[in-house]
Amino acid sequence: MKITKDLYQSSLALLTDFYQLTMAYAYWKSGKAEQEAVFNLFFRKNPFQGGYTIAAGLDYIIDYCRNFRFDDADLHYLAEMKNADGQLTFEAEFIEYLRDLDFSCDIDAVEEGTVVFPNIPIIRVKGPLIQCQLLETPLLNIVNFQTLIATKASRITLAAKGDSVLEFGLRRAQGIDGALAASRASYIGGCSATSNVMAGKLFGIPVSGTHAHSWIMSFDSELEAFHAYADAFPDKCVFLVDTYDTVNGIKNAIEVGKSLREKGKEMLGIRIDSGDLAYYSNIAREMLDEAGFRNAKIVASNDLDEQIITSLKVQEASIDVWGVGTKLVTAYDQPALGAVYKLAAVKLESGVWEPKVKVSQQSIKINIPGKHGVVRFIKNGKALADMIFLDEAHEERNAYVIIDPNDPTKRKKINVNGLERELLLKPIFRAGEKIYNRPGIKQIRENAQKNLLLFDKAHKRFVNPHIYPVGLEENLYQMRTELVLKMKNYDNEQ
Ligand SMILES: Nc1ncnc2c1ncn2[C@@H]1O[C@H](COP(=O)(O)OP(=O)(O)OP(=O)(O)O)[C@@H](O)[C@H]1O
Ligand SMILES: O=P(O)(O)OC[C@H]1O[C@H](OP(=O)(O)OP(=O)(O)O)[C@H](O)[C@@H]1O
Ligand SMILES: O=C(O)c1cccnc1
Repeated sequence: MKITKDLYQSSLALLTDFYQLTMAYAYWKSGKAEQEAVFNLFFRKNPFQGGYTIAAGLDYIIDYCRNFRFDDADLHYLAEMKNADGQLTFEAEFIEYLRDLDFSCDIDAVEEGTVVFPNIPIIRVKGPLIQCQLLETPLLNIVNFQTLIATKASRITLAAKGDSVLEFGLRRAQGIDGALAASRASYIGGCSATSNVMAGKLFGIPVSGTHAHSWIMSFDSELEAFHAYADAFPDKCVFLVDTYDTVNGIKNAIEVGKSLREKGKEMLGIRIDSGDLAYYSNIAREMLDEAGFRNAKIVASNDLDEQIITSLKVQEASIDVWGVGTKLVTAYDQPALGAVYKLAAVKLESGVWEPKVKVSQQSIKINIPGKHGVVRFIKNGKALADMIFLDEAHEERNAYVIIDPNDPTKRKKINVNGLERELLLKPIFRAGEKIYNRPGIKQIRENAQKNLLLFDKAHKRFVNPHIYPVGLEENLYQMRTELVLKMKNYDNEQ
């Protein structure tokens, strides 16, 4: 198998949970396959106990949907599949139905790099029930991971307060595809470059790096190793100084930096990868400045994350560039986002959309029924609140009351006079045709940076962040409450 972005452009229809296929078969059998439906993809809690999330993964989803088909090998596999009793799982006629299945859904989605919050539909799929259903697992697989990593990268780069963050995660990432997707999402979230060369080639992300301890260890002395590296890369030297003794390593880097300077070249800096990073970076800064290398950068690495970077900033460590691997690409402290994909409405024969709700003992798990839109209200460059509304029944008003979906006592009145409004869901596919022009990865990263500026720093702090208001428009809230009561058969209960 070719390990490239082409992976998403070949047939991946079987990259799904078996139950999606059994449901697809049963929808077909019961004549419901072509009934129109709407599904929403959303998450219930910001990851990392944070106050915001950065959406990512749409670009992969576009490729997945455009290439959605069962190829001959897939169909052969399904045609031969047997139940425990030895009977074929699927009828031959159903296999032929799958052969002719042509992606024809409408998809609306929040653009990559957009700041999003719990309950907002970040992807809305409308189309034949069978197609919407078959998309559940792959859409979740793609969005859950990339959104999680883009958010982690955003937190880490916010902690670095404008310093460059290099993503070094490939060796510790969750497999090959995990590594590639993580490099992409890390860049969207704010990293400046990746060490992953294939990610650079596939996605157009800047590639960067220093050298490893093995380089030093392969020579008789550290000084010799630094000289040899300087000969190979006179304009790109970042010397790793902690292989034997960090202070001595800094001295050696300075010595080689001086000889480079005699040749009209300048070392870029040093890297420290162990020990007390505040202590050694401050010593390094003093030594470098004293030797006339004020522009030499100090790179730090070693199991960094947003908490350690924040602490090192408080300690006034002299670190200019942060190399972050394991804890970024594995989303170490929260390995999954937990986004879900729920049926929200079906179209009746009469043409009327019927909202659907899943009732749960836990109110946080009750979905928001209906076909929605999301509007973000913005005042003087600051986002005030997001409102989820019933797309079909929406009327423009001068003021709205939005209601927290999990707590009806939490409400906010929004007077729209003087406010900017942004509709967050953008049209991506119409009847299976892509109508969205994909921005390049650099544009997505820039959009994410700009989008973050809309939000108060209170929502971005790591400890007990201030909760950004996301609410249901009153009519939607009312409809949902009535539907839940109806489905619980409340009137009949004694
Ligand atoms: N001044 C500091 N304040 C807070 N955390 C730090 C500081 N200096 C280093 N760390 C972090 O402490 C953790 C462990 O560092 P430690 O000094 O134990 O590693 P090390 O044993 O020197 O490195 P290695 O095991 O890679 O050789 C790392 O996550 C590192 O980023
Ligand atoms: O610490 P991370 O955030 O994952 O960043 C990547 C790490 O990978 C390299 O270490 P290496 O593989 O040589 O292992 P070691 O430094 O832990 O011995 C590098 O020196 C970083 O320490
Ligand atoms: O280039 C580096 O310094 C690097 C790359 C991968 C992992 N650790 C460090």
